[in-house]
Amino acid sequence: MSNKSAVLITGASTGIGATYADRFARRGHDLVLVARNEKRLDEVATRLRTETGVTVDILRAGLTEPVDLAAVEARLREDRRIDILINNAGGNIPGSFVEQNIDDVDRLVALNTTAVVRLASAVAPRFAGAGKGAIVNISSVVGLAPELGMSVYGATKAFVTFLSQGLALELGPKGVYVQAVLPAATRTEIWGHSGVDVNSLTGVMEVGELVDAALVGFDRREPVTIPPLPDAGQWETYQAARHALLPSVQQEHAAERYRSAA
Ligand SMILES: NC(=O)C1=CN([C@@H]2O[C@H](COP(=O)(O)OP(=O)(O)OC[C@H]3O[C@@H](n4cnc5c(N)ncnc54)[C@H](OP(=O)(O)O)[C@@H]3O)[C@@H](O)[C@H]2O)C=CC1
Ligand SMILES: CC(=O)[C@H](N)C(=O)O
Repeated sequence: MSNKSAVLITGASTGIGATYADRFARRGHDLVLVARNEKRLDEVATRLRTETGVTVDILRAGLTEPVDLAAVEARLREDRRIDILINNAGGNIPGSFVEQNIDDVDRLVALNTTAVVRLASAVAPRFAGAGKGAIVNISSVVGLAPELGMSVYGATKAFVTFLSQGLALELGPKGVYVQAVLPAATRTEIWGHSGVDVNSLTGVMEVGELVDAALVGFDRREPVTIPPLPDAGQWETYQAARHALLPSVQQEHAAERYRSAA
């Protein structure tokens, strides 16, 4: 087995994950590709082996299936070649909250949050012990916007962004880089799964451009990368407002505005 750096990418059979696989292969990294569709995984792996010469392993796994998820966790813990985790696999479901089937919601939450945190947990101790490694969590701008009406999906992405910022603070001093990537609408199959014709949308980014921009943020070791956002100052202002709020809420007594029943 080679001792080259390897990247484990979830959701690598298509879309953003398959594009990350292409880019990291062309950077010379070996790959471990994870998804449910083994045929598509094999097609991606075969193409990249041929085109780049890197070693590409595939690991078929449904990340909402505990046994499959545990197998991916074990690979992350045990394969010391893996020094980058791309926590990309994610989904969305159609409909409003009252229309959504709660079992579908449960699976969505499991994929977009539980799997993300469990896979990060599988590598964090090893990365921290080595004083190096990177965890890239694919969130979404939807996690900033309850107004978009995707309450459950957006909540899962708010979780991913918050988790990433927290892990960056915890693991950064130990030499581990954690990046949250927040795409906006990007041309992939997820829209079909969300009940939306992506061709009916405007302002849709091509997936190669999205991933290339996300990798610029990765190379800069940016904690939060928002490829479509032209002015980084808007994100910094948003963070500054959040930071300013925190001291105001550390109070012994309820705020005057809540003291009177009126
Ligand atoms: N496209 C967009 O507009 C945006 C996407 N994102 C996020 O980007 C990430 C990638 O999405 P995108 O590439 O667009 O979507 P796609 O639907 O194109 O790809 C999703 C990938 O995840 C895999 N996957 C889906 N469900 C499971 C599962 N249960 N277990 C294991 N793998 C699974 C799919 O493979 P398979 O079916 O073979 O399992 C596929 O490889 C997601 O986290 C998404 O939320 C964020 C913002 C915008
Ligand atoms: C809404 C979507 O499904 C898309 N993945 C997004 O995050 O914008």
